[in-house]
Amino acid sequence: MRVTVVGAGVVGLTVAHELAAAGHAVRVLADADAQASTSGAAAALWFPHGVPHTPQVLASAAATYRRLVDLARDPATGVRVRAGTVLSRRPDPDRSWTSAVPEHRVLGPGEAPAGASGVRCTVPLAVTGTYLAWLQEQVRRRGVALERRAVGSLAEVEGADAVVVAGGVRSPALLGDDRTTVPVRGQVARLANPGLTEWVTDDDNPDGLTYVVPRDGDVVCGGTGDVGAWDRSVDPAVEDAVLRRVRALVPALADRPVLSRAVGLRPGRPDVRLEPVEGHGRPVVACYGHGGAGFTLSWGDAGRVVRLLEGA
Ligand SMILES: Cc1cc2nc3c(=O)[nH]c(=O)nc-3n(C[C@H](O)[C@H](O)[C@H](O)COP(=O)(O)OP(=O)(O)OC[C@H]3O[C@@H](n4cnc5c(N)ncnc54)[C@H](O)[C@@H]3O)c2cc1C
Repeated sequence: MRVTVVGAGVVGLTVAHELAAAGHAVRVLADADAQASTSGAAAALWFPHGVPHTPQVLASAAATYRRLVDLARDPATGVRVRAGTVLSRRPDPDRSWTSAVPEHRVLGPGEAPAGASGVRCTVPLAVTGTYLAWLQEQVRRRGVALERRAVGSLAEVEGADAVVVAGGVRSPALLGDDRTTVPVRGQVARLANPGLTEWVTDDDNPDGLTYVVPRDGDVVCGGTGDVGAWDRSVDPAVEDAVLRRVRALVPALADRPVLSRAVGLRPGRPDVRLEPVEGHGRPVVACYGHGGAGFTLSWGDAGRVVRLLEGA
């Protein structure tokens, strides 16, 4: 099949990779590359954040976990496997995600901050600059054409037997049948790494969403999750608050300078949309709405897209 993928974020590129690997002739259309999209702003830690933990999501997360761990064997991919801690402040935390993680253990008394419980586990993460560039190169090597262009409507997409819509938060504008997708704005500051390797997430921190994800030379510090906010400019007051929270959680970050900053719009949705969409005159598959888990679900969902199209 000649398949056009709209979107060159982590989802679109991974879908293009798997379609090309399955022998299809693939083209990607996008008006921004991965690094300039939401994907470039991500902490890119494996964790199904901001999506319901349905059996399908957990299966995709597990498949992606395995693929990323495999990729981490080559450091040039930008994928690292690191230990860290998922903190929770709820009396009955959802730990269904641990089914996908071979190495994990619940923290004992006194191991978590006061008022929190936690799970220590080992998961993959992607150094986004390196990983997204690597992924783009792999896609090119498989013969995929990457074209920089805005797509105003699916009718404009010529020369394709099938289309995959992987446009993140802007996907509904192309499909016209979804009023449930909203931006969930996330702002991060990347601090010079004082030598940390362990990550920590504290989603229910009473002062606000807090996470610390050390990569190679820097540490991604977040975060925010502002539902309905489209503004992609960095807010200095938000950054100050984020830095206060992460420094309280990880004192080693106290005097580390900010190396860079980013804002991304997570594609928020009640559930990931991965399904055929009728009414466009040819097979169209929607693959978006990955919330805070686009990296976490990418390989598993890309495999599903291939199976859906081949069954169409
Ligand atoms: C601060 C932050 C932290 C995060 N941390 C994590 C994490 O730790 N782990 C994790 O798994 N996920 C994380 N995420 C979520 C993750 O970044 C997203 O789920 C993911 O990037 C979505 O990828 P995508 O490819 O669907 O969309 P995007 O990256 O937004 O890419 C969309 C693509 O579609 C193109 N496009 C859209 N509409 C059109 C059009 N009409 N014409 C042409 N091109 C179009 C854009 O140009 C772009 O190429 C985080 C997000 C943020 C903001």
